Amino acid sequence: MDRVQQDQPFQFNSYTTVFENLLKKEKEPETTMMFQYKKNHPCLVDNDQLPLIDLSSLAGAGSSTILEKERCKRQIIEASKEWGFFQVVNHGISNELLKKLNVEQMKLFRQPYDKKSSSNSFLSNTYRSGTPTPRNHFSWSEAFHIPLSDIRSGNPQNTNNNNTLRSTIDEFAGTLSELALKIAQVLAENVGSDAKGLAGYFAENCSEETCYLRLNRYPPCPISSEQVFGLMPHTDSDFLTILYQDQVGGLQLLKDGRWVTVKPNPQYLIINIGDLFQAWSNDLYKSVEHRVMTNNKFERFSAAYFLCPSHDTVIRCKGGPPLYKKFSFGEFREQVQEDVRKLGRKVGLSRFLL
Ligand SMILES: O=C(O)CCC(=O)C(=O)O
Ligand SMILES: [Fe+2]
Repeated sequence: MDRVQQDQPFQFNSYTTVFENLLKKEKEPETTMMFQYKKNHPCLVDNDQLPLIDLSSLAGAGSSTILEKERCKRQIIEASKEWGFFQVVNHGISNELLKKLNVEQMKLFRQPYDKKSSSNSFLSNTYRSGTPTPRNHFSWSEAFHIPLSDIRSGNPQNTNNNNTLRSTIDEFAGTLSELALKIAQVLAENVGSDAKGLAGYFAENCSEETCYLRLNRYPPCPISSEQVFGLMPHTDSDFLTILYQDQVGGLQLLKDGRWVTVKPNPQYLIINIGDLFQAWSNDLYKSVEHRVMTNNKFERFSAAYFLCPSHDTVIRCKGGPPLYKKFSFGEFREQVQEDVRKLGRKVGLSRFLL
């Protein structure tokens, strides 16, 4: 999630401008740095091993046995330790809703730039394009980064033009927030704290005011995928993320020093561990780097839900001698932003190691 750039809006008025900017930057050292980065992890594998977990027993379906539920929890825990990423089916979101979301997302992004960037609906000020870093790396993508509270409580006066979109993403985000809390609870219980207290921790600290939904579009990209990413490699600065991607593909994650392609299946959701859960679990669960590759033929859409706490929420390591000093989410965000400003990249959790 940490497209920290969102704090400093960047004005591209079309992808032609983006393209021209990229060509101008081509000889700058930062671009060379990006090539280096790619060379450092050259082995790309298509992997069918990424765990796929059936969540029907967790959804509390009456017919599931305790044994099935325990098995499902175990799979979630193992995948979070081993991969930091997993796919899920029977997640509680119907195929109809996913298709509707896709259609609404297309309509939204296909509006003219001026309309997208100056939307006066519940989406106002949520549009980002080019997502540049201070050193002018940028991602070949555009996004709406929307606080949940804006979707859910949307001022009725402002929602007139976008009612179907709003109700669709409201339903989507509502189901995902329940799912995110369930997964967080499973992961947290395993670290050894009492279940009741934990339910309170996530529900109290992660609210509609603090969680986000991001709608992404990756336009077809005329520049070689060696030169620009759809989304730069990053880890997410939240507890966990739930992602829906369409059939185009392009998402890759880093596993044992190799980039692994996540094969798209529009019926699955993808869940990944964020930095906060890695610190909270004292490195038991892994927040792994991921990125999106560009595609020269097809546009791609995805939607991500970020389980984030309020800025004053304190993250303390659980289970064993702590690896990290305790920090608030606000301190973490500030550190990330400072690093991006000064170094051109997120340093992340290692800043808080003891
Ligand atoms: O679009 C994707 O597949 C990934 C999006 C992502 O990683 C993010 O928004 O943080
Ligand atoms: Fe991400």
